[in-house]
Amino acid sequence: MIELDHLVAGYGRLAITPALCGTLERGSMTAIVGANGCGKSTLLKTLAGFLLPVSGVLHWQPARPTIGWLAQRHALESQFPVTVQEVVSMGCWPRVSLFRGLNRDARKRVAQGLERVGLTAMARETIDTLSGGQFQRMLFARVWVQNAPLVMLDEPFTGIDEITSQILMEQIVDMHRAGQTLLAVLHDSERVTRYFPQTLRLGENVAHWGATEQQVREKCHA
Ligand SMILES: Nc1ncnc2c1ncn2[C@@H]1O[C@H](COP(=O)(O)OP(=O)(O)OP(=O)(O)O)[C@@H](O)[C@H]1O
Repeated sequence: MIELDHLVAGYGRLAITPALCGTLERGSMTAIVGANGCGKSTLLKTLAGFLLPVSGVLHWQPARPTIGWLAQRHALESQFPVTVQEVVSMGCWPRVSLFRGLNRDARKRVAQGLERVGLTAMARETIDTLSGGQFQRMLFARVWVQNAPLVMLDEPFTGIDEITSQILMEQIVDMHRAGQTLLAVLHDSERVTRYFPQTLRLGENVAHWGATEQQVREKCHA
């Protein structure tokens, strides 16, 4: 799906990551891990197209698909006067007409998305009433409704309790099972080992990219 050809992510001319070579296969599920400040989010934003590469090239095969993006909580204005259902419905854009509104299938998918994350009862609440965990559930429902071929998640479990994290992890696994390609920045190594078949570990001057199992073995022997 994406081939990285000596890709260096950073800001302007400032390189943050080492040069990365490799392929993100269609249908894969990859965790990006590494120490604080090593450039995980910077790399994700570069792959999503929010930042230009410092050097190197990204090749999309066949073409850049729609990307489902789950930003950290602060990126969405939680005082904005919209309801939970309206935010989740945004996952249907641009497939439905803004003027005609949601058709029956789209409304059904929005309802399913809300149910998956346990927010059905809160559908008509405005988002300023949500707790941090409920807010994150809502963003997951939106990404699930969107059903994009490629989904990128930046630290989706930060500040989220274990029960909610597990519910959200199940949504990620289901999206992977449905054939979507998943790429997530994560800190929890247990979750990475348990659920993510592929890992991209960023170090200061070098990156290791491959089967998670292999990387855990190599780390243990280091
Ligand atoms: N707009 C920017 N301009 C210049 N440098 C930046 C900018 N944003 C972030 N950085 C720097 O880039 C480096 C990598 O930041 P990034 O957020 O990608 O790291 P991270 O691995 O995701 O960290 P964490 O695990 O703490 O979330 C940091 O040193 C950070 O200070």
